[in-house]
Amino acid sequence: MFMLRLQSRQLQRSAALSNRQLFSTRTALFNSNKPKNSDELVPSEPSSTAPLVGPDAKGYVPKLSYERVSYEYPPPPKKPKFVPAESKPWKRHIPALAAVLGIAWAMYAYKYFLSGEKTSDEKLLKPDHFTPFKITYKEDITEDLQLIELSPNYEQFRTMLKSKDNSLWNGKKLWSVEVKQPEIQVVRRYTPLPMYYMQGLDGKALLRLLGGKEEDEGRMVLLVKKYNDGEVSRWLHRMPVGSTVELRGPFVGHRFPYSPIDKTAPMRQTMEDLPSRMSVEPEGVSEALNVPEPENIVFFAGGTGIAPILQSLFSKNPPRGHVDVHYSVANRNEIPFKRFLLFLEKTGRAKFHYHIDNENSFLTAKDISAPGSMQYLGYRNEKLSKELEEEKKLAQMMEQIRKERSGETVESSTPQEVKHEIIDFEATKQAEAVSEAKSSAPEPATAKAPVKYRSVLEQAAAWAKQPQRPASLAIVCGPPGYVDYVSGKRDLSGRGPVAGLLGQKGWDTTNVHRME
Ligand SMILES: Cc1cc2nc3c(=O)[nH]c(=O)nc-3n(C[C@H](O)[C@H](O)[C@H](O)COP(=O)(O)OP(=O)(O)OC[C@H]3O[C@@H](n4cnc5c(N)ncnc54)[C@H](O)[C@@H]3O)c2cc1C
Repeated sequence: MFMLRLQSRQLQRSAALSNRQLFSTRTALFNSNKPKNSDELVPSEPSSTAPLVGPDAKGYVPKLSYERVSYEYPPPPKKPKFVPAESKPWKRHIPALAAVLGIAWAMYAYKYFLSGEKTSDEKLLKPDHFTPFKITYKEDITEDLQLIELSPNYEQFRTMLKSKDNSLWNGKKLWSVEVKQPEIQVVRRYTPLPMYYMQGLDGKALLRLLGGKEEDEGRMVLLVKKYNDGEVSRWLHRMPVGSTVELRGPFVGHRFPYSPIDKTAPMRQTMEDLPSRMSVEPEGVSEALNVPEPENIVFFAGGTGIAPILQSLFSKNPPRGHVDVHYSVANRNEIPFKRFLLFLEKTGRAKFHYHIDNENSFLTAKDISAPGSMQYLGYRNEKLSKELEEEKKLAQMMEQIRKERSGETVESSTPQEVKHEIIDFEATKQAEAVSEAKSSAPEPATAKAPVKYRSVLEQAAAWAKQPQRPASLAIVCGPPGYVDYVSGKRDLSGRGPVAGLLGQKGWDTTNVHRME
């Protein structure tokens, strides 16, 4: 009890002491702002505590919000999000894609480097694109007739040689090129010949046949007749050696019909510059191989119209059958390539019949024989098939009109049905011929007749004495008037019934081909 009273008295005493201390601190604070004497300057600005204790002092008013200044460290940079590999599924196809690309590359490389198949850039000529050639030689045959040698540039020549089968020349088709006249932007067709010029021993230029030597490939010769009002022929005649001429092609004007002998027998030897370079030809090949004889051909040429048949006779794979050429010219000076025409005759490749206007030896009906029958009917002759189709359609239309007029019920087949019938007819003919050829065709094409002659000249002389089968194909080529005279006017499609000299002798659209 006594202890409790003592503690309370001590507490009262310490409370009184702290009140007195607080009062003296306050008084000291108030007094510290007062000047110590009257001479002392009083600071003009109010003291920091004055507004707190002055008469106008406002109480503490807490702000509703305040900005807290923080000195914390910024957060660490964000880590890239982890993406598992499986989330890009296309990546899984990369190996397969690489394999496909690898195979494609291997196929291209094989085609380009090993198989020797031509890409379009390796071809010397393109039908849709003009290729520049240089005029490397010119020879005047007459004032109006010129031979023009054209040569490809070095790059063209090199790319062409990359391909195994670099030759344009194939005797089974007759083709031409388009020459551009750049000043007036017009084109005209000309028939290239597989020939070139070389320097002879006497220093003079010597015309030769392309003999398969690589360095001569790509060269060609044009036989160009100048017409006084002709745009392109006059331009070609005045272009000097060294100038550039642009060509495109080849454009095939005629394809000789397929014959089984072309498949089974070795290719016929190409014509050479000198008959002594040619070897005796095997005889009796068709009988030995048991295939139909090759077709014999008769060719009618007026002026420069001689070029297509010469192209074929001078090319690789020339026609195998006997070739008769009826050649009409204004006078003897206009006959080009006389030496070569003589070689063709001497080697039995062709027989020339000249018809010279100023010697009054015109071509007449008595120079022409009736057509012989085709040796092989199964060939794919698009022209024949088209003509048959048109004839049959016409016959059906006539029949339909006749029935309509006479009041009969009309049962006509649709054009498609007509077409099918014709195709079937053609297919049957082909199938028959193919099976016939197959059943009789021997295994290898090694037929060789015993050699009876010492030279090709001796052999050709013997052939000339033998009677020939009449020709089963006629080709006409020359100026429009000449073509009309020999074979009748062509219609707008370039066909039309065969008339003229050939028509008189029984030739028709199935065995006559007319070229411009
Ligand atoms: C597939 C084919 C191959 C050809 N091959 C050759 C060839 O190897 N060599 C060759 O010289 N020509 C050839 N020609 C003809 C040649 O294409 C031109 O028609 C000929 O050179 C005339 O052309 P141009 O521009 O000089 O005359 P254009 O300006 O076409 O004609 C002007 C005038 O020339 C005369 N003329 C034109 N052409 C003949 C003609 N054929 N016969 C008679 N008068 C004519 C006419 O009076 C005509 O009005 C071929 C034609 C074709 C369709």
